[in-house]
Amino acid sequence: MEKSFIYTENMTVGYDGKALIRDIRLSLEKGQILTLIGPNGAGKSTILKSIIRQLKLVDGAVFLDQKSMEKMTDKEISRKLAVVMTGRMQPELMTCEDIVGTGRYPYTGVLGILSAEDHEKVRAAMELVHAWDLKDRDFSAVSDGQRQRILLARAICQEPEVIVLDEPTSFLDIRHKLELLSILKEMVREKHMAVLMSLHELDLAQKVSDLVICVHGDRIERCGVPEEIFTDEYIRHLYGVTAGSYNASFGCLEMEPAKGKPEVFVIAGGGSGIPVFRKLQRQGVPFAVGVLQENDVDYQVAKALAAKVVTEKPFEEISEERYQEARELMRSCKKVILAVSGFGTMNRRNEELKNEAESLGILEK
Ligand SMILES: Nc1ncnc2c1ncn2[C@@H]1O[C@H](COP(=O)(O)OP(=O)(O)OP(=O)(O)O)[C@@H](O)[C@H]1O
Repeated sequence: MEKSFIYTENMTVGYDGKALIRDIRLSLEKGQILTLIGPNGAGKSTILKSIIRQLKLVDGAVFLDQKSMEKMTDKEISRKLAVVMTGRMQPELMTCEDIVGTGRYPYTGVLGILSAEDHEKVRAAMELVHAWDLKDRDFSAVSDGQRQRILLARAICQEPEVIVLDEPTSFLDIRHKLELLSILKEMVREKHMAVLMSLHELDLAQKVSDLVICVHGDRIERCGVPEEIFTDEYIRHLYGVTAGSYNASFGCLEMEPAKGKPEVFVIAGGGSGIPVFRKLQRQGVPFAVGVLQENDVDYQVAKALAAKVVTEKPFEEISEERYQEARELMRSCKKVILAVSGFGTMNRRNEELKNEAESLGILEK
């Protein structure tokens, strides 16, 4: 049976012959992006470095295109596999264009002289990552984000079948993060390449990965599609989150709610509450929200930041019981903020809350 394009067999990795992560089973097809996630020091870089032979395996083997990598020459590997690792190269007196040009070495003669076609490929790769304007700059004097893009260009013009990247987005601004991931996705789809990388940005990992591997303790704790991995509970467990929370639906982090009895009651809905909740949280004001249907977008943030949320079932009109509960809570608050701008069938009873707050003189104007 044909095995995956790149896979490991009983791979154990570590330093000086001592095992750090054992029995790693990883397999990746062309046309897929596999992302390693896990807390600081979990061993993501160690796994990637072991795969690319920068570190000696403690045990097991890595196979690339059906061949054990141990038995392959560097040149053979570099025609199939390109690497973008952070802080690897400290070259002197090389321009950014020279660095990208080294990506063509697997295809040049021993002297490494680039042909006109090679130069064209260098230029195309640098243009793709919007770095052509850096071509004459000294590589050791560019910013971290610029360096990262140059190294990506080098990997692209290497024309590999698999590309391995260690935290490729860490130094990039939001525009370049999105561009890098779009380029990777395009290469995977159009050139049928495989991508193996580590990422700290869980929201990006969730959107871009076909498969996710979670490194935790001395093993791979979970492997699966993003829908299986990115749940509030599992991510909280994987990273040992105690202060604040992770919201898998939004792929975002939330700070801890302000402590204490609610002082402010917010009448929200349809996203109108989110900026109000964030502002109150920043100011350290404990607040309550009601009544929100559980499928309301505001509920996603309210459940993380509010001291109390009075909820109704999805798609249901607000019941008498929920209304009374919210009313009592509202009356115990010093102030009511009306975030929502209109009322309809589903939140009709929230309008009654607003009217009562107004008559009590606690509705913020
Ligand atoms: N050269 C080394 N010799 C011995 N131990 C090392 C070496 N480099 C890293 N380690 C240790 O190996 C463990 C895994 O480190 P690694 O860099 O692989 O983690 P990581 O998951 O990539 O972390 P981060 O998210 O912080 O980049 C850590 O405990 C680290 O201290």
